[in-house]
Amino acid sequence: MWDKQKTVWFTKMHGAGNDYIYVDTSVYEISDPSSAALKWSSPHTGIGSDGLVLIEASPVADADFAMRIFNADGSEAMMCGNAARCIGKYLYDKGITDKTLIRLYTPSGIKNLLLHVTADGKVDSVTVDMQQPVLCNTRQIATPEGTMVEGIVEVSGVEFKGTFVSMGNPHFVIFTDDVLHTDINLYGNLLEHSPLFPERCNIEFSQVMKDGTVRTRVWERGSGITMACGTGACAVAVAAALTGRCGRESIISMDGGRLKIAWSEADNHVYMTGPAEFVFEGEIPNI
Ligand SMILES: N[C@H](CCC[C@H](N)C(=O)O)C(=O)O
Repeated sequence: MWDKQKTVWFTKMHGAGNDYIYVDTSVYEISDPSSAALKWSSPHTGIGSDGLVLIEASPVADADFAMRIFNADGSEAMMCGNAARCIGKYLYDKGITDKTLIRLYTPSGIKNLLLHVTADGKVDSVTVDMQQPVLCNTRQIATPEGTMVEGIVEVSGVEFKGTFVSMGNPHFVIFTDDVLHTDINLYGNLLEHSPLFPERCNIEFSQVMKDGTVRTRVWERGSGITMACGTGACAVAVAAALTGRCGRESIISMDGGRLKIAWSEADNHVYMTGPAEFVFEGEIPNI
């Protein structure tokens, strides 16, 4: 009989290509999730992922479940939009809940997940209330209208003008005319570690395309280039609206897929809608 604490049953899922290892901690105890994320995220000596997500019992009565997210470098983040959608699918498709409106406790507050279920009883997409964006002055410069919504960050002698938006985790959104030829490996890494971002930062490089979609590539704090970032897509949509590049609803087109974002005028909340997919399940020695 296997000692279930010596091995861990995990589920690999992705949201628009942003892939994580999911573990239900009501069944499996992960004593050191930071080290587990670091070890298991490796594509060569581990499972391979953008990080580790723990699905937990909620510590408060006002929520149904809880999540924690650890980046591939082992650092813990405050929120993960793509993982929130995947957790909704995980809980419903596995029969752990029959709710189609789930309240998910996260380190950055409780988020409502609205599950979209197909005729065959499976979740194909989820809308997450990502709550309100938080803007912060980072060496802001005045825009023509006088509103202070963009700032300059310099790295290696190159200045990047962008908008800082927190969705519970920090993002710096840079609009460019040629996003597909921007050296994200170089500048994403340098910007993540700029002294202007004391907690480091997720960096998005975006370009508004002729069809109105916002083509975006992401350098994630603690994980590097990812195929998509849910909180990042929300930050891009807010920055695009604030700087007059888009309206309050936009499609953010990322390497791994598209996310639909709506920034409500009524409640100032940001709503993100997108896919969630199972990839595979397996067992790995606990650490
Ligand atoms: N991929 C996640 C964001 C992870 C953020 C993490 N890299 C951080 O340190 O904030 C998402 O879909 O929102």
